[in-house]
Amino acid sequence: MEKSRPHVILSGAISVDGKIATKTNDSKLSSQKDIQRLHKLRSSVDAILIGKNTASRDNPLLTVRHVKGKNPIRIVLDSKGTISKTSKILQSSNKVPTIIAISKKITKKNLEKLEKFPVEIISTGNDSVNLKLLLKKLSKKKIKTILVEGGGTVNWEFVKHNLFDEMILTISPYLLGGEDSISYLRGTGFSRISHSPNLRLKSVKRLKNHLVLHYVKL
Ligand SMILES: NC(=O)C1=CN([C@@H]2O[C@H](COP(=O)(O)OP(=O)(O)OC[C@H]3O[C@@H](n4cnc5c(N)ncnc54)[C@H](O)[C@@H]3O)[C@@H](O)[C@H]2O)C=CC1
Ligand SMILES: Nc1nc(O)c(N)c(N[C@@H]2O[C@H](COP(=O)(O)O)[C@@H](O)[C@H]2O)n1
Repeated sequence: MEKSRPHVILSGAISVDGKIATKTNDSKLSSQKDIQRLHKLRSSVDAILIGKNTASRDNPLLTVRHVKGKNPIRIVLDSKGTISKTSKILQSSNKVPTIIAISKKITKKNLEKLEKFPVEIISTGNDSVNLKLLLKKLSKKKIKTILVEGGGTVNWEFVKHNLFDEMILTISPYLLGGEDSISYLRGTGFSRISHSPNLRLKSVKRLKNHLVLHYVKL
């Protein structure tokens, strides 16, 4: 029987105080060795998923470059279809398979913009993208594993809706502080510790002063 959703791995790098970016959007926390590890992980999954803010602020490529391996499908959650036509993701969509996940909130103009690129557009949800429905649709497309690479809003939505299976988190040796810097999990947060998912620490890898923690959700 087909699984109702793909296997979801949350991935990211945080400072020791749990931030993924400064208030000015500096997010390069991982070391070169850690980036190599990440790219190996990327090459082992069917798809990488990010949120619209990460797409616009980091302007990532989301490919496998630092090791040999295949590029996964890229998925951007972009309810209103506001991703820039000059973004690396859209500009490289003729080379790397790309899905833009939109909702009914998209404007005609933005839909027409997206349709000019060789991307697949999947619509779910009235307001923001309906993650459960999106995952179900991705499962039907034989996408079995997804690496969620943030940012904080997207990470929170996957945790809040209990839509993940594993989490691989790098703790980088920095202290960023600040109310306005970006936490690994944004959103409303849980009001009780007992509401948190329970995690089993599967492994810890030390890369000089960086720690890579691998958790499995119980
Ligand atoms: N250090 C790290 O590992 C990473 C750091 N970052 C940083 O995170 C920051 C961006 O994080 P955020 O501002 O929180 O934005 P985000 O990247 O999580 O994107 C959130 C946006 O995605 C769209 N979206 C549509 N449907 C959604 C749904 N169902 N759930 C959630 N989002 C949905 C919405 O427009 C929403 O505002 C950037 O500064 C980036 O540099 C991002 C990834 C990794
Ligand atoms: N694991 C990890 N460590 C960091 O330090 C990061 N800043 C990120 N960010 C994620 O990687 C994307 C950049 O990908 P490309 O190098 O452009 O392929 C970025 O957008 C985040 O999703 N991850």
